Amino acid sequence: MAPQPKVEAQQRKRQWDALTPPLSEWILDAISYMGFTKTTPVQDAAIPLFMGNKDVVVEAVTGSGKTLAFLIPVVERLLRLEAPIKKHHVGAIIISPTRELATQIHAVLVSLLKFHAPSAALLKTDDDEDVEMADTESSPPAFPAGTLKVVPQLLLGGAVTPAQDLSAFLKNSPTLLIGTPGRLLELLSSPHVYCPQSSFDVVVLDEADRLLDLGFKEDLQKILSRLPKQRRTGLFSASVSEAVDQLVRVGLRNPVRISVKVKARTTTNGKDEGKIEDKKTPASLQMSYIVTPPVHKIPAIQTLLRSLLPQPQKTILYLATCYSVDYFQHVLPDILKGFAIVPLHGKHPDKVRRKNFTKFADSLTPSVLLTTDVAARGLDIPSVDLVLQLDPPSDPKTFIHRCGRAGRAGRKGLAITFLRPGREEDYIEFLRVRQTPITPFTSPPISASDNEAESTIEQIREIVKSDRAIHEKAQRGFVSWVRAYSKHTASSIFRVSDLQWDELGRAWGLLRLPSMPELKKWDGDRSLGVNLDWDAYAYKDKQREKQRLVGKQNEGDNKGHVRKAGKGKNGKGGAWSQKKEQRATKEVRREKKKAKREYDRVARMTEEERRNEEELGSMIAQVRRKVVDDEEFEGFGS
Ligand SMILES: Nc1ncnc2c1ncn2[C@@H]1O[C@H](COP(=O)(O)OP(=O)(O)OP(=O)(O)O)[C@@H](O)[C@H]1O
Repeated sequence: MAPQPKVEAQQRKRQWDALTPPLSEWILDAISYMGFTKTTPVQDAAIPLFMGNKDVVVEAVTGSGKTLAFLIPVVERLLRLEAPIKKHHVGAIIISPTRELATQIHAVLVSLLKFHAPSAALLKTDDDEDVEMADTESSPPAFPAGTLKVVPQLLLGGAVTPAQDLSAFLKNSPTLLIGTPGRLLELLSSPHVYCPQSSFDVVVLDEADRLLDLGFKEDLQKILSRLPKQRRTGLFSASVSEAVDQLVRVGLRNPVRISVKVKARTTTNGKDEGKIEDKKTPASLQMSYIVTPPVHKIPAIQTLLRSLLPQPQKTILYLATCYSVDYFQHVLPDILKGFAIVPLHGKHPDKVRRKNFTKFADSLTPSVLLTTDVAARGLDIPSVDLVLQLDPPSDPKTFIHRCGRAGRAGRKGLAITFLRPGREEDYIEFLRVRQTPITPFTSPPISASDNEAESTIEQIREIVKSDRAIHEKAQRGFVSWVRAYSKHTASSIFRVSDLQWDELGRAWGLLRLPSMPELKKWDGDRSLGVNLDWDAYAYKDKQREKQRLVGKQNEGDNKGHVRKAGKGKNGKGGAWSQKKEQRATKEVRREKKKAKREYDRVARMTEEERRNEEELGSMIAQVRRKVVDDEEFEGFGS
């Protein structure tokens, strides 16, 4: 491959009106209204190429403005077509891995389109909350026939049914679809939706490496197979290079690769080595770690939130699994007093998911979003100033995305990851070779004494003891966490065999360790030193507790009958109680099977990550490379 020209972005002025081909006046107005005086380096490099006839593979750090870097070219391309797109034909598609991200992209698009009169006439906004399409039949737009316009439709799982999506499509005839793979595929599978060569122009994969993971592979391939081969394709992510092996699958044609890196001084143990190296994370984001035993993690978070100045207003705390979130959402409100705890994970019903996301994004008081990797990518909540990772993510690719929820668009941010002493410290070097250096967190010094740790454990246990339902959530959360840990991609660093079960169980505030295969050969004390009258341990929910007591009573009766039957002289009584005993045995078996199914279900949750790794093939895409070094990245905000 011939050496590629190096574009020194910082030497350009990065003026919006200096881009070639020139942007439409209304786009310049929209951008000026948004207050963006300069392009970001990735916008400067990607917009001209994607507006021209190039497929692009774009890698740029989190929060660097990639959304506009693809939305502007897509919109400009659709408005420069030779003729308006026919009814029920689609011109462009933007695919996103999560509903929240798709919704966000749609919102940015709508804020752009408000400046394009023919497109804006078709948007109906209710106090800028839910944007729907205006009813074209009752209010026909006052533009001459043949006027080009962009008509978007958002397609998400959960909120509405596929039939409702189709009916909205048929009514409004959108030209640009934005959605998650499943819902997009549903719509594209309808015989009433057309993407022919004559009208289809461009497809964008946002968070492309995630979409290329095995979990989305099938849907993505089916979507792409419904699109014409002659089209423009753009792949965008902060970690797209991780998926380079898979690019061939997407059908890119002679793509240009744009890579925006940040230059940083190399430091070892906080000391400047005087060398400059490439970094895959924004300069405005401090990436740190704290090495501490599990029992000290929650107390350390307590101290951090109390002592950081200024006090963090919006914090995201990442946990490994949905079930861990379900548990800690009950524990943390009492431990992290003064912070609203907002849970969000992929197993929440859509309504809860949307409500909680909005609650966190709009919160005016200090709050902590307790979440999983569902909120790791793309979400742009500018006021997030702190990201905490109780454990590193199972998939190292996710690491920079989680951290990148803070320190966006040149704002200052802090991301802290907790590591256990010992082998987990190797993760620091593991990240460094992946151009993701992290430094020890030293100021303010965060250390919890053993006494503090003990008192936090006791505090958590008191909360758990207050409701048997919380204990069950704790057990399920713990099992799912162990499964996630065992599926870590960096398996030489994160080994289940290194885990100290009693210490971990106490760190979680468990009242006993759950039965699970990992503990079969462990001969420690499963009660974790807790003395509890398990028979009297009640559910807070009265109805549930009543059921439990009835169940217990029946159990007792059954035992009584069995005893009597054994002693009885009359054969009839024995048979009756035998039947009852058989029923009880069956019931126990059913319960056991149910528990096993639940265990397997939890185990399967992280299976996808493991398979993703196995999937990495050897196909190497031929990509031309264009590198934009961005030393001044920190200052791009207006
Ligand atoms: N030219 C610009 N000048 C200043 N701010 C900008 C500019 N373009 C975009 N922004 C702002 O930067 C923030 C981050 O943008 P965006 O969400 O597109 O980042 P991203 O690169 O897609 O990040 P991620 O990789 O995390 O998805 C947004 O709040 C956006 O409004």
